[in-house]
Amino acid sequence: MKIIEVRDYKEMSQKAAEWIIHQVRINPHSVLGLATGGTMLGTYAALVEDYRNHQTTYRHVHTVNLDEYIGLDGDHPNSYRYYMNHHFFHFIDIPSSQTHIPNGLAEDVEAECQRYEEMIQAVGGIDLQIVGIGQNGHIGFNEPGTSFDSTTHVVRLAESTRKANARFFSSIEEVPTHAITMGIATIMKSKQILLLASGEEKATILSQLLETEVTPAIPASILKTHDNVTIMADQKALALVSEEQRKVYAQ
Ligand SMILES: N[C@@H]1[C@@H](O)[C@H](O)[C@@H](COP(=O)(O)O)O[C@@H]1O
Repeated sequence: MKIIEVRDYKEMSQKAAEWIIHQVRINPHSVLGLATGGTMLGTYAALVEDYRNHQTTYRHVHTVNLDEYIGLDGDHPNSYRYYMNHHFFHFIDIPSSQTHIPNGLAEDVEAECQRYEEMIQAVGGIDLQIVGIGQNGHIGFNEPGTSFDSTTHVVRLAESTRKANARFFSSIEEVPTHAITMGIATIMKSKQILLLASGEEKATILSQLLETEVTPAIPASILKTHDNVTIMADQKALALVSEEQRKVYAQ
């Protein structure tokens, strides 16, 4: 695991976008694993800007998103399908049939999880997975305690996660209680993983992540066992990481 320290949110977003553009240019048929949340907004804005200026094509790319709330349809402004369409997909040339997000309205959610897992392998597996990190160490919606062997599955969201995400809804009651998420084993199969973190609200979890042994109590800690993971984080997010730890993870 390597750490790249950047100044601030803007620089993180720009550099993360460059990383994705590079991936798409070296392999126009890339499978990109994508994430949502506040962390990713600047990255998508930078990708849209690049598309306007340089027409980087996504015609042959497949995207697979980490997760989706159960009970929200794609037209609901808080669904992750809506988020992806309105921040990214609608502004680039990717065919919508190549943008994959779990169906939060599926009648049989277990079958939907299995379909999603099989689809990821059928499109060739994830070349580059972008992940954010929850303040409790979750990746995707894999909350603390999730098995490292988990594949795509239904989760009950931790109250702390619902609270953290309530800022996007008009009240916490409206935040869904369940979601479908890629599992930890699904994420770990990606060839390359880029974890983005920005701001002081991520400082505690980042220092815990770097200090801790690999433990299900901090789901993101499993990333330490993957051979191609980079954390790109800004100064505020890295503020509590010791000099010693920075040296361990220096590139
Ligand atoms: N399911 C998402 C995660 O994929 C995201 O990475 C994380 C951090 O969100 P934010 O970037 O808004 O801090 O929490 C959400 O609950």
